[in-house]
Amino acid sequence: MFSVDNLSVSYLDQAVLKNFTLKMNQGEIVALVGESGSGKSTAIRAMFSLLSHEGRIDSGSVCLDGESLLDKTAEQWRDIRGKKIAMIFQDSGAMLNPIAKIKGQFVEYIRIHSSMTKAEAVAKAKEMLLSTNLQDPDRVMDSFPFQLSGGMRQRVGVAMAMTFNPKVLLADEPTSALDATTQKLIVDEMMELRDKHQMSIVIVTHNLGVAVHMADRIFVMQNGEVVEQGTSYDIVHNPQHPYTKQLLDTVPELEATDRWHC
Ligand SMILES: Nc1ncnc2c1ncn2[C@@H]1O[C@H](COP(=O)(O)OP(=O)(O)OP(=O)(O)O)[C@@H](O)[C@H]1O
Repeated sequence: MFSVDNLSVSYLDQAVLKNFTLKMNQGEIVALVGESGSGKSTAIRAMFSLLSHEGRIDSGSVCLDGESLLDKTAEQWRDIRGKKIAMIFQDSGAMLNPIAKIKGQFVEYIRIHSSMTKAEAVAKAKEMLLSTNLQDPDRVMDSFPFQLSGGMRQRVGVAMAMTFNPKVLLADEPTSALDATTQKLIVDEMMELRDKHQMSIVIVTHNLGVAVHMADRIFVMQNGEVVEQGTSYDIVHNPQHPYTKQLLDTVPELEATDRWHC
């Protein structure tokens, strides 16, 4: 269904992503881990056609259900984003308009992407906020972003991204700005949503514990290349590449390995 084939990207003629290939199954979670600057964000931004203007795709393809995405126009992408592929950023708060209440922003987002009436869009927004365990959706809707905690803003970002039940969710360090408890809540919510809707998720994370806990497969990246990939179990228990071993050494107690305990 979702596949990336030999994708190469450069910024200002410097190659930063080399022959990135990923074939996702429906309902699968893949985590991209690796050192800072290894090309993780570049990979998912290229999948979402959201590279900065210095960035250029040199070769490769990105396909969803057999349809090539790289040759879509900006207008065609407006139909694809949110509906077929959605993205969650490190700080969803930064993506929100600071001087508009959540209600206005969420309703506008829904109406741009659908033919819902205003009342239907308000109901949908509330339903989505509730689905990310935001207990008091009316209060959230009536708040400006700065009146919400970082975790609440991130949930608003997750709720918006999930509104149209996209087939693919791209998440760029969605929990790294959050405290450990809120990180866990967001991770659990993403996994719940995956279970409920069978969406495929590509998550970029610095946190190997989060990757192991969430992902079916882990891709380890270094210098723009995938140096190792495998099931989370194999990456933890049978790492092959020296860099993977080095990464694992930095996390001596991978608490998430209890995933395999009975
Ligand atoms: N807009 C840009 N212009 C020029 N170079 C860029 C730009 N964005 C990223 N790069 C470079 O591309 C390389 C890959 O960056 P990228 O953000 O994809 O790495 P990353 O693995 O996500 O890093 P991090 O974990 O720190 O977020 C880096 O060398 C970075 O400096």
